[in-house]
Amino acid sequence: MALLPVPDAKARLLASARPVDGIETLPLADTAARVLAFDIKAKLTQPPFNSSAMDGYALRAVDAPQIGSELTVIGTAAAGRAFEGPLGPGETVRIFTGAPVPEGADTILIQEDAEKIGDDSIRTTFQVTGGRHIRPRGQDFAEGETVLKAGTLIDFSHLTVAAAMNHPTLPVFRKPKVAILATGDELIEPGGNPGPAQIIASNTFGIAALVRDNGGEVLDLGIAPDRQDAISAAIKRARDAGADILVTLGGASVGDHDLVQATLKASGMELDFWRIAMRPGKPLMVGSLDGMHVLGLPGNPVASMVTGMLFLEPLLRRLAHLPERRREVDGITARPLRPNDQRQDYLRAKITRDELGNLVAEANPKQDSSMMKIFAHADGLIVRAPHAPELAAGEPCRILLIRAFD
Ligand SMILES: Nc1nc2c(c(=O)[nH]1)N[C@H]1C(S)=C(S)[C@@H](COP(=O)(O)OP(=O)(O)OC[C@H]3O[C@@H](n4cnc5c(N)ncnc54)[C@H](O)[C@@H]3O)O[C@H]1N2
Ligand code: MOO
Repeated sequence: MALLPVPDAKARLLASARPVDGIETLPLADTAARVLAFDIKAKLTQPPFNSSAMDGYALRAVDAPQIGSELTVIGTAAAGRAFEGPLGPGETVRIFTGAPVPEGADTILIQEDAEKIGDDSIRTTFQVTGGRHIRPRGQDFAEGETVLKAGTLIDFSHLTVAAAMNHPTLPVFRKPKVAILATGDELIEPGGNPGPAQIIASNTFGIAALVRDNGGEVLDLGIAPDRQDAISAAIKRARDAGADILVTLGGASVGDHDLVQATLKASGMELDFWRIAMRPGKPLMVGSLDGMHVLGLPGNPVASMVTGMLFLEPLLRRLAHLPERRREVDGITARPLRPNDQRQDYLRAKITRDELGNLVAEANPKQDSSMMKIFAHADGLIVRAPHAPELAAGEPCRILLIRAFD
């Protein structure tokens, strides 16, 4: 079977991806980083009254036609405590920021521009103009106005306005559920004592973090040994739990112990494609099982993480109603690079910024897909297209960022 080019594989994967339609109503404080399911209208008007934007004096502009006008202070208005009653000619009310502007007043004189004369009078020391420092009722939003649109990825700014609109809860799309199954007789959980031929199952942790970072909920199915009955029991658990995506780790290649694909097929999976023209990540497998997406990621940890970024992330984001994350940027290579073969290559690289602002990527000389330390120390991956020609140091290249770089 010919290896599928990366863009074709991604297009096929996303063609079958439908955003989830389940909705849950959550307390406002729990909705950060969730996607709003409906338009949200204001339940009240803000501000609910004409309010003062400054500490000072509320008055009628006609009563202070020039600097030196004198007014009688007849009361106080503070935030949460209105002044009851109208303001008559020659009168003023001591007012504080956020307080309702008393009836009859049409401007605020800030206290720095007023001089106290006696206990209950002031003199203006600045020219008063009408309408100053008054926030009109409804200037922010009006009752019934749609302020937040369905599909908004809720952040701190949306939470603030939603609270101000008097919404104690918000309707959000449910998180897609991603079941993760590690496979392999050699694997044990971190914290255990590995036997002579054993290693720690590390991939689940990186993939689970990637899932959570992209709006998904994790169902950790643990480790299944290389036995069909154990793998099929785990597949059943994923289906029973209503997983939207099943991610298997390892056992994706062609060895005698690579049972994952055969077991999935025996459980009813329809294989969409298998084996991609990429390095690392060649054995990636994609299928579906009763509407559950199945992604078989290769066992080598770096291959797992790279295919996770390239395939699991966009699939999950599509299901979660999130926009695709753009990880690719332009940069230049710090080292000369060999001509490439038919597999799109993703070279682990350290990134720096040169004095012109270019991102400079220095590929690690070691690119073995089992080397987690090098991946963890890398900032990005230099993307080498199939059959890309040799590149000299300083020439442009594409970089896939592992994390935000500034
Ligand atoms: N004859 C061939 N052999 C291999 C091919 C091939 O095309 N022909 N492909 C190679 C490539 S490329 C990769 S990548 C690996 C991946 O194969 P599998 O997905 O079947 O992975 P395993 O054999 O199960 O494991 C590979 C490696 O990774 C370790 N591993 C597995 N799971 C985990 C985990 N959860 N956490 C940490 N490490 C894990 C495992 O112990 C192996 O060392 O196949 C090549 N072979
Ligand atoms: O995916 Mo394998 O890691 O290409 O070496």
